[in-house]
Amino acid sequence: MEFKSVGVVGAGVMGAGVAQSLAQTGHHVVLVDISDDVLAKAKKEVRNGLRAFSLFNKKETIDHKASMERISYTTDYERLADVDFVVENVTEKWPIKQEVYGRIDTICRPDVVFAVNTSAISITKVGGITKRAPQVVGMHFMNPVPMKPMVEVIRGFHTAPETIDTAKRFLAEINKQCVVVEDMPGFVSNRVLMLTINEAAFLVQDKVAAPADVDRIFKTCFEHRMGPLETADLIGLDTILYSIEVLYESYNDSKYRPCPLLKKMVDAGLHGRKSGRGFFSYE
Ligand SMILES: NC(=O)c1ccc[n+]([C@@H]2O[C@H](COP(=O)([O-])OP(=O)(O)OC[C@H]3O[C@@H](n4cnc5c(N)ncnc54)[C@H](O)[C@@H]3O)[C@@H](O)[C@H]2O)c1
Repeated sequence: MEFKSVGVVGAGVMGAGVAQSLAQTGHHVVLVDISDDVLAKAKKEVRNGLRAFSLFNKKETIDHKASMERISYTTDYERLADVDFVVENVTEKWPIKQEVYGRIDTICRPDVVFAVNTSAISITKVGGITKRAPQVVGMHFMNPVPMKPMVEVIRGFHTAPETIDTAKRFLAEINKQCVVVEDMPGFVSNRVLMLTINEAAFLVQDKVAAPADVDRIFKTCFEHRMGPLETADLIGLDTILYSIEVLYESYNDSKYRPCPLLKKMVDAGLHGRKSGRGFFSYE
């Protein structure tokens, strides 16, 4: 195993999933967040996630206890001084990402690669605020991370070919395939998906159809497993809104203007599954 100890920064929906995927494949994880409450919730998510993984993957044997013990939960960034690789999953807000990269760039060993898990933020922009732009690569994981076999890997302007190779070896160690794409905000998946979700929110706002009917059309007509609004609730409506805002600012194109209903729901605390309510209720 090449990556024995991995730093995972941000312990929300994605960070918990990345930490679980690493731990169940034998990696030691330092999971960092700013909030002890979030870390405690992440621990629960990992425990439930391991159960769910075993339920759906009966052929794979996972030692749940050993996997749980491989993750250290901490608010102390200094614990990242010895890790071999970092996956960053903090909130999709540039000032937050900016502050985090400033910290990890000084704490982590100079040889360590930083994988940016973002929905839409430019990898080139992230690389540009570090002293290691050739070692910064986009790694857009899918949600829920342990269940999804595919990752979008994004090559920033200065990302070195060796870093792309490192990213591929890292993903192979956690049993993920990848597609490598060039760096433009939203990459491939979210440039399409975020527009679809935003337009689906406009449909609800304009009272063209109820959320369940919007989703039913995608599921029954196009054989999608989930409709756009269920998908939005799974991702988190706050993350959707921030991603659309990043696309709007990045392209200066009005087609990415965020739907006012989406803004209103986020302001009201309806963040989707993680808050118990979004377009649908999970309580
Ligand atoms: N949710 C998805 O389906 C999805 C899919 C792919 C990529 N992403 C991207 O992954 C990233 C994380 O998304 P998420 O859904 O997990 O968001 P989230 O809101 O669930 O979690 C973000 C976490 O970052 C933490 N955080 C904030 N500031 C921090 C700091 N300075 N140091 C450490 N932790 C800090 C927060 O406390 C929170 O726990 C975002 O960039 C998002 O766009 C999300």
